[in-house]
Amino acid sequence: MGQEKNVAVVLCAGRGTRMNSEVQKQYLLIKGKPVVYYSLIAFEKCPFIDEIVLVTGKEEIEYCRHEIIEKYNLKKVKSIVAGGKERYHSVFEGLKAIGCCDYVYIHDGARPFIDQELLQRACDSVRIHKACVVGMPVKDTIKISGQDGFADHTLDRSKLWMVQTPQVFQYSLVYQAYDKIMKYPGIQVTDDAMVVEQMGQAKIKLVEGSYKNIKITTPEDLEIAEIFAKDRA
Ligand SMILES: Nc1ccn([C@@H]2O[C@H](COP(=O)(O)OP(=O)(O)OP(=O)(O)O)[C@@H](O)[C@H]2O)c(=O)n1
Ligand SMILES: C[C@](O)(CO)[C@H](O)COP(=O)(O)O
Repeated sequence: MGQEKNVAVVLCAGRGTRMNSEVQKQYLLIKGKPVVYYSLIAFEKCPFIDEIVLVTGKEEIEYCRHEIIEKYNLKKVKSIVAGGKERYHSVFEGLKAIGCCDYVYIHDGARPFIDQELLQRACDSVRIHKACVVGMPVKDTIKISGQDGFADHTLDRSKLWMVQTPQVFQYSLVYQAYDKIMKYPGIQVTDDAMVVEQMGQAKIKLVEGSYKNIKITTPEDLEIAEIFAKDRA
């Protein structure tokens, strides 16, 4: 049996509309380093990740190459490719750039605080289940609103998870699911698990993530990020 090959696809091609900053949020600085640096260094240090594909905006490819990959000496980044209009378009560009591997770790560049223990849990799970996502049980009560702006009903919190990334899949499984979904332009999918749920042939295992694994989305997330980054190099 050949050696297992694992690739991380780090997504960095979003516009960051909700952050509303001059610089795209994935390049804003936390403790002096770009947000996406923290995701990349986590995969760089991870012993079972062999390569990284960075997906960014077409205009940011050279910036990423010189100001992030070369500057921080990130040896595992083998390709930098341009993303697409929606997150799932960017994911598909990343998957195509891989060519072939065993497992792919799809991760938001805007989630800087993954850790090695979380990656190990995802690795152990995907080897058994072929498809898994990290996440955490929700802490708040979640209500469905009616059309009139009043609460319609309350969901059973014991069954609710906040889903994070990385979302990890057997490469052939997720590639086929993405290839199929591309035939439905305009479809609404917000994570990779949804693509596999709708187009694939595997159940998605939920794996313990971390409450620190936040997505930098709105300005107040940056204040929290400065605190979480205190123990990061
Ligand atoms: N077309 C897109 C959209 C999103 N992403 C990436 O997917 C991750 C999660 O997306 P989100 O946080 O929603 O980022 P944006 O789409 O940039 O934010 P917004 O929805 O506020 O515009 C981010 O790392 C983002 O860069 C991407 O690579 N390509
Ligand atoms: C993939 C994701 O980060 C899981 O929580 C999330 O769904 C991305 O959604 P967004 O609308 O692109 O923020």
